[in-house]
Amino acid sequence: MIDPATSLRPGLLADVHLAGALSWADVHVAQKLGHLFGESDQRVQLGLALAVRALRAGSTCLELSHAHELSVVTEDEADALVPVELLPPLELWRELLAASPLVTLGPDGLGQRPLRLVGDLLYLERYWQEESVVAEQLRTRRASAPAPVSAELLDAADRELLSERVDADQRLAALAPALASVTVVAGGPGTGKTHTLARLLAVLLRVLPGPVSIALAAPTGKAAMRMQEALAGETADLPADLGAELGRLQATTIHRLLGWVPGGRHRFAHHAGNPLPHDIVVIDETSMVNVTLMARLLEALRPQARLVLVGDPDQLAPVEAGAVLADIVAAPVPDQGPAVPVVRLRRNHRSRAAIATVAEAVRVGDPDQVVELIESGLDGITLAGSAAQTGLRQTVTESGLAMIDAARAGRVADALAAVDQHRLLCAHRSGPFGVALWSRQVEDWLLAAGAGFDPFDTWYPGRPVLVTQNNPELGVFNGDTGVVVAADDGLRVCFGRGGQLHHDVSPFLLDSVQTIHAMTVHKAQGSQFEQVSVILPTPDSPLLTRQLLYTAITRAKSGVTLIGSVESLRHAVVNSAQRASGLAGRL
Ligand SMILES: Nc1ncnc2c1ncn2[C@@H]1O[C@H](COP(=O)(O)OP(=O)(O)OP(=O)(O)O)[C@@H](O)[C@H]1O
Repeated sequence: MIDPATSLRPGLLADVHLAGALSWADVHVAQKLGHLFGESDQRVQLGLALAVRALRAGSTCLELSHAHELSVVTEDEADALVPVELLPPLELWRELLAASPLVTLGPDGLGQRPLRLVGDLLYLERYWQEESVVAEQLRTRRASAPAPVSAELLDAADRELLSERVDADQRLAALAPALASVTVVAGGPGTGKTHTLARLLAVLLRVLPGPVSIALAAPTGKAAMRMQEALAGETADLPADLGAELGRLQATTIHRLLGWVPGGRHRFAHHAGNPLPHDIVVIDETSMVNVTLMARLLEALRPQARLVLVGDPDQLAPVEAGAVLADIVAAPVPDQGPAVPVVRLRRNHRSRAAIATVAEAVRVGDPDQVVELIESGLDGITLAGSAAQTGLRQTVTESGLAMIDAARAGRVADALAAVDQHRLLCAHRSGPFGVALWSRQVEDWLLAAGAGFDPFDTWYPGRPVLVTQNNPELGVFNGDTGVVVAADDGLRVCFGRGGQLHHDVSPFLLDSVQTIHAMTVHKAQGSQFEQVSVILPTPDSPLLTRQLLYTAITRAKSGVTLIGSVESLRHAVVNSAQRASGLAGRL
């Protein structure tokens, strides 16, 4: 017998599935829940299927009026858009959804149904609840000022700690958390977020009655490790007592901070009933935190705790649903009460000025300015129609050969320096603009230049690798890059920090690695290189977005070569990756 809940019956869902815009799993969930809740109208089931699909696109809800624009873009490819002619007329669709037993209508009440319709936004109930927690927590926290601090102490800390090597935005950011329960410090790479964080914490240590307990956390193990090291590196010009205290802090993942409990009623040991003990909680790389994890974090803070969210809202958003940091930054000023203080650090203290200027024009979405700046012949950033018109072959051959020579001779520091000298970045993994093809191309160029390695040999000196899985016991994390180097006792994979060897591992213990003659922009997020070359796909690629271009350009310290057409460049600047969420409007 055919199960009516799970077979793909002819009709609207089947048509949208066949158009390539719904996966079988989306359809299956919609049919199954439709059956359970007594909703047989496929137009309503389509809303449910598209809300499930929206989650995969990183949106916490489906915007009904934009349903035809919703595309699921992964690191690799994008699936088809819903053909407009298959969507029900908007007003009718809303009416059908509002009257459906699958749907709770409006923002109030505890939903017992799988969907909730609030204005134009259709949520899966669970994500409505998560977003509600985040919105309520942030509203409550921003309205409740923390215990007052002494104005004299704050003034003294300002003079002692913020009078040198601190720009005006950084000073504002460093003082804000003394007066607010939640503060956002937003800025692109090199704008001094960590530099400011060290001073911000130093100010708090001076003005709060001690002892003060501080938690540092980040969404991934790699980001936590970076945060701890970068913060320790920023303490040198602080007074010795503060430098020592900050240097002792350990960063951890948000999951570990909250105390992951497999299978328990609460997924985490810390929650509203058993809050975190800390006075100050700092989250780095907040742009990578999804709405569910943010909800758990906010619930687990003591009411008196100060929360500092640090990150770059313009980078690529988390893989899972929600772009909480971008939503907080985009939130309108509330009618009543204070807003969450958002301090944006604008001056890039690390990259060459030209790169920082173009990145800023990309960030604000001005294609004319981006093209004009690049065509004016700025030092450090160029656009070329094809790889042949650039020095790409020469650059990758020179840096690849330098890396192989150093690796064969066991010169670890030189090999590590060569790894971070230049990186070829692609939007796609496969296809003509993808990592697979370009990585092969680089290997061919290296072999033609006499590099003399066997491309079928997995481990050879000078092979640059990317770790794709966390392995804390070995001290390696998803996203770490290293290079294979010949040592007295065989090959070692060496990982550096700041150009120095940090640790090395036997290649035979690492089973999840990729060769990175080329890598995706997604994977490069969080890393910086001296020079980058970026393969821009054609304008019809859904991966070509402002966030991707911004992330790619800001990986470079001293040189960026964009390879693609002016049309691709313009398209990227204009095409902002939108995620549907009601959070900004609810803050
Ligand atoms: N006001 C300043 N004066 C002088 N140097 C500064 C200033 N602000 C930051 N720097 C330096 O600029 C560099 C980049 O700063 P920092 O690492 O804090 O940036 P970031 O925003 O955390 O970067 P990323 O996001 O890439 O980690 C550091 O070497 C830092 O010491």
